[in-house]
Amino acid sequence: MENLLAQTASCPATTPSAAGPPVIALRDIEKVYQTKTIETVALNRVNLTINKGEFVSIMGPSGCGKSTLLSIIGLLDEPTSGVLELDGRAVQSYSDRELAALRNQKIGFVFQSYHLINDLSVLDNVELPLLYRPGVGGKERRERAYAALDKVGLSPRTSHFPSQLSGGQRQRVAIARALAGRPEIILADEPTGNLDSVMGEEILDLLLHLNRQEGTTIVMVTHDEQQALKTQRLIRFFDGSQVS
Ligand SMILES: Nc1ncnc2c1ncn2[C@@H]1O[C@H](COP(=O)(O)OP(=O)(O)OP(=O)(O)O)[C@@H](O)[C@H]1O
Repeated sequence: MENLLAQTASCPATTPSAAGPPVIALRDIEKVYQTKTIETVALNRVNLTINKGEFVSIMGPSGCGKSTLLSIIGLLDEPTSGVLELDGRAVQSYSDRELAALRNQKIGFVFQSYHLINDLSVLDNVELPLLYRPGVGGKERRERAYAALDKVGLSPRTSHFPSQLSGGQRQRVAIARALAGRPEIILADEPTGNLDSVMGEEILDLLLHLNRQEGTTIVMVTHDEQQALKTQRLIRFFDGSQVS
């Protein structure tokens, strides 16, 4: 298994064109949160298509709907109206069982605060989501976890606990956890937000390699314009709408 980090120096400066078919399409997506006192339009008729193999950044001020967008694409939340299509098929037409499979198998999440379990070793953290994957036995689970940790350069640290790792290493564990599921799409919500600039660069390089070498489609929310400019497409949001 290739270590993606080890290849940083030979990484081409340009990204290939994203010629793949649409893998994510939002059509007139609206999300309204209603509480007792206030109605918030978090997403206001968003239309957006992301092709297979693209690396897209989402930027915009706090509260403009970025995390809501990722939650809807990742099937963690439902839009109030509009249609989300994955692989050209409206998710409303999937059965609950199919949706659960999509959520578990097609999509990997990476969060700003890593979401690791402190009482579990690095290896066990990476294996954990595979426990719920039908057809993946203990041996395959372990092999996939080792392979994913190797990819992110953490093979020597499989028996460490999260508290024994730096922030950048913790985020690499979180990325390995997503990779072990072999997702076609990675949704990353400010993956470098808790990291200093050096570690942030390292994590972005890892995601760039993953996109270029394995063709993983990546949607990344970020507040860092320099990082966003290194991805293939930068989409800006303001007040629940796409502005560019
Ligand atoms: N569960 C909820 N209930 C009510 N309002 C919500 C809920 N989740 C989000 N909102 C509101 O929806 C809007 C969009 O929130 P969202 O978290 O998507 O923004 P964001 O762009 O990701 O912000 P940030 O950059 O600060 O993380 C905000 O006004 C927020 O207060």
